[in-house]
Parts: sequence; structure tokens; C-alpha cells
Amino acid sequence: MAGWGAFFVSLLNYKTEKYVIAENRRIGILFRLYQLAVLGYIIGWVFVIKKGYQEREEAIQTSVITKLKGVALTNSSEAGLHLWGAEDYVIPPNGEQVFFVITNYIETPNQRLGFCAESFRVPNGRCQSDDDCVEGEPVTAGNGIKTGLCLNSTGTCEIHAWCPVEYGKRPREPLLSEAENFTIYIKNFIRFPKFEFSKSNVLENYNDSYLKTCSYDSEDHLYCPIFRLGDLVSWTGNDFQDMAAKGGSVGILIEWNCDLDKDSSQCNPQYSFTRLDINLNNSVTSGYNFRFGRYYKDPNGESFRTLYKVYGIRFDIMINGQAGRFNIVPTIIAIGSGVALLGIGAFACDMILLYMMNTNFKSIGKYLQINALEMHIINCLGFMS
Ligand SMILES: Nc1ncnc2c1ncn2[C@@H]1O[C@H](COP(=O)(O)OP(=O)(O)OP(=O)(O)O)[C@@H](O)[C@H]1O
Repeated sequence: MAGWGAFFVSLLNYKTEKYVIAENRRIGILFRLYQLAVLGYIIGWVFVIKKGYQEREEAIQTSVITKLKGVALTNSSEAGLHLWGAEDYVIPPNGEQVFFVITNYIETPNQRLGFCAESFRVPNGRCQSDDDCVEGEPVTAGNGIKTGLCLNSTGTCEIHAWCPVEYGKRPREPLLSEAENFTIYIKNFIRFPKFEFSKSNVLENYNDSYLKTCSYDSEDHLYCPIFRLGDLVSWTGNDFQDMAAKGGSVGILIEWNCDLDKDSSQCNPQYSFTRLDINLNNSVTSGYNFRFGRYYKDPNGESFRTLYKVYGIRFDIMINGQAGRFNIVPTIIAIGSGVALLGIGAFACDMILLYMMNTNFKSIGKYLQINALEMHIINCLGFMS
């Protein structure tokens, strides 16, 4: 029983380490340098640069709404004068995060369902005799269904299709060259749910007249949410008229990096712009185009259509964000890991002193301010050979 009592009493005692001072300049300097390095790392890197005292949130909830404005007038031999508004050249027109702006096109008006010659540009549509045009077979990568006749006048199969088939060539100069001056209004709302913090890229002090007249630039109008198309393309390092002729793809990256320990007015978006398709001149892979039709009915109730092959610029708006706010838990973890690093240094210096320094126990005895009992303990632990 007495034994248990002594054990419980000993639990209430505090056990501490005994320190010895080694009067060794080299190991002393090494240890201080290590301490300085660890302190520099903790204060400079962990606390100041990485803000290790903050709880962070990387995933944001976000919404993007876009609106384009601007008009362009085109004059083509097939369709005459045409005034293009945003409702015509933006696809889809409902303000999506990813949208396409028509800058050039091939127009094939008044197509009706009927029988006509396949285009000579389609290899599978060419023929020398009727045997090359198997009836009912669709023309691979072509415009219609073969009727079984080879037309000598064109050297191509007769097809059942929307006639006449597309025959125009892509204009070298973009027809909607004025698209350079179109403007995009980007509304972006973000929310960091962990911190219950929300913000928009359209600052609260902006009014209608400022939005109607401002244009983003990285010096004077850093937070204006209106972007001129020509500027956007030039910031990617490309020429607008070149890209407008063949088409391309541009990425707009909105980056939110918010320190929520500061005022919310300090949490603002940063924009960057990049070309997403690889710009290989004279290559089949460069450019961006697709086709669509606009359908009409004549007074007799018969359908006809205008086919458009459109070239243009596709815009992808990408949002990235992270926020941080002071929290005691990451602060304690950061300090704790610093203290642990300091402990590793002390251990390493002990090992260097005992095993790697060119000295024997006598000289250690000279360096260490230790008494006979401590010397005996070192002996017992076998630190000397
Ligand atoms: N692409 C753009 N270029 C320049 N200003 C724009 C553009 N899109 C919107 N704006 C202007 O920004 C302000 C806010 O636009 P919002 O769409 O919220 O309002 P709106 O009254 O419906 O705009 P509007 O009727 O002029 O299209 C308006 O003054 C609008 O004219």
C-alpha cells in the first residue's frame, strides 16, 4: 500500500530536464544560426507569406453573367446590307459564362429542299460514272443523300439536300471587323460559404453612367467590368483582325485572393487573359467555326433557309478564388511546428558535439560545466568510448 501511495505522490511531482552549457564556440554559433533560420522560416514564410495563422477556403461558389453591346454593318453580294446587333452575333445570347462572338461568316441564302450537285470540295461526292453514286448513300462529310446519278457538268453526284449547297469561301478580311469595338460586361458574384462572405466584381460605388463609359485597363480602370473585345485579344498577345478572320478561343481568368482580416474593400478581382487554342498559322487545327441555319417560310408556306458558316471568338470565363481569416487552431499548429523544429536543432547539436567533434571526454569535461555526479551519469550512459 505504501508503494502505491509513493507512486501516486510521485505523479504530482514535476519532472524537468537538466541542462549543461557547452563552452564550445563552433557548436554555439551553429545552434544560433539554426535558431535564426527556423525563426526566419516561421515568421517570414509561414506567417507573413503563407499566412499560416489563417483558416483558408479554396472552393468558392460563383456565378457569371455576361452582356455584349455594339453594332456592325456588313454589305455582302448575297444578302446586301445587314446590321448586326448583339442578339445576332452572340451565341447563345442569354449571357452565359462561355459564349461565342461571330466575327466572320460564309452565307448561303435561299436554300430549299431539292436535288442538286454535291460540292466538288467534298471528296466522297466526286464521280466518274453513276456507279460512284450509290442511291440512298449519304455523302461522307458532305451535304446530302446520293440519288444514283453522276452529273457530268460538275463531276459530282446529284444529291437530295438543301440546295444550292454551300459554295462560298471564307473572306480573308473578317466581315465583322468592327467587332473589335464591341464591349463585354462581365458580372461575377462570388461567395466563400465557410466565412459567409460574398462580393461582386461590380463595385458598390459604380453607377450606370460609369458603367456605360468605362473600359477596363490594368492601370486607370482596374475594376471596371466592361472589356473591349480588341483589347481582350491584344492582351493575349494576338492581333484581333487575324483572330477574327479564322476564329479562336480566349480565356478570361478572374482571380479572387481575399484576406478577410482586412476590410472587404480590399478583396477585389484580378483579371488575366490568355489564348486557349494553339495559334498555329496555316494549320488545319487553328481557328474556330461552325454552321447553323435560319429558317423561313415563303407566302406559299414552303420552307427555305439561310445557311451560315460562322467564324468567331469563343470566350471562356474561368473563376478562381481563395480566402483566409485568422483562426487560433492553424496559428497554434504553425507555432507548434516551429517549436518542434527548434527541438530538432538542439538534438542535432547534441549529436554533433558528442560524436562528430574531434574531441575526447577530457576536453568535453573542460567544455562542459558539469559536476562529478553528471560526469558519472555520462559515463554510465556510455557516451564515451
Ligand atoms: N457590354 C456593355 N458595354 C457597355 N455598357 C454596358 C454593357 N452591358 C451593360 N452595360 C451598361 O451597364 C449598366 C448595367 O447593365 P444592366 O444589364 O445591369 O442594366 P440594363 O439597364 O438592363 O442595361 P441595358 O438596358 O443598357 O442593356 C447599364 O447602364 C448598361 O447600359
